[in-house]
Amino acid sequence: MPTTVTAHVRYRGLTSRDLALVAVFAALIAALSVTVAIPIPFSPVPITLQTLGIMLAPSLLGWKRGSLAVATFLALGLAGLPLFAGGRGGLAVLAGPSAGFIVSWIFAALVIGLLTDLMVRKGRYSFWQGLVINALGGIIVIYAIGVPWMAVVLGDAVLASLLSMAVFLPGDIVKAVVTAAIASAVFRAYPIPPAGRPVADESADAAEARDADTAADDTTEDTDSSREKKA
Ligand SMILES: O=C(O)CCCC[C@@H]1SC[C@@H]2NC(=O)N[C@@H]21
Repeated sequence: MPTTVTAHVRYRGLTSRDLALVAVFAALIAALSVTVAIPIPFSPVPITLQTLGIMLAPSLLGWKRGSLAVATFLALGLAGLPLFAGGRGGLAVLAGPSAGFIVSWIFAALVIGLLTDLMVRKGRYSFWQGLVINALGGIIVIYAIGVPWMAVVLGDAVLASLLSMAVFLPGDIVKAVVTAAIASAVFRAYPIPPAGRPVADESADAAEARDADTAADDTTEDTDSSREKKA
């Protein structure tokens, strides 16, 4: 009798629901981007809610859909829609002091999405691990690219770095906490299904079990034929 062969499920591609989620989160990032831009006296880069959207998308949707949402938002803004802080848009933003931050968002989404996927695959979304992941991707990665870029444009590395840290950090820490809180609540109440269509994928265990079945069937056949010979 054949042993039950367990098949692992892998997810491939993107469903129409995935594309809808990507569009919704790209719109959310845009809404957060255009609604709040608090100017800072000594910095040309404002305090914004953009990084809340950049952290939320990959935390809730995973790396694939989260990065796609961020990429969609960036593509629309760079194509000319007035989606960046202060209603700016177009390729000209890449020559400004906030360009490094804008470019960094795609890397932030990848880091947050990949690490969150890893955590969730191991069991559940943990608030504290999520907070560390958001801080790593949403603060360290973004500052590592955005601050030196701003420093080069402003021509004063030390001033730019210190101003950015002092002015942006408290708000960005709050955004990382809010994102981890929202994500842990969402994963508990309504776990968002993984991206893509489920595809059966035989693991090495399953293949081994099938080989064992085949070997067992061969033995049975041998026994049957020897019985026939004896008869
Ligand atoms: O011009 C833009 O639209 C980009 C503005 C970038 C703002 C950066 S993102 C990280 C840091 N935190 C903030 O609140 N503002 C800066």
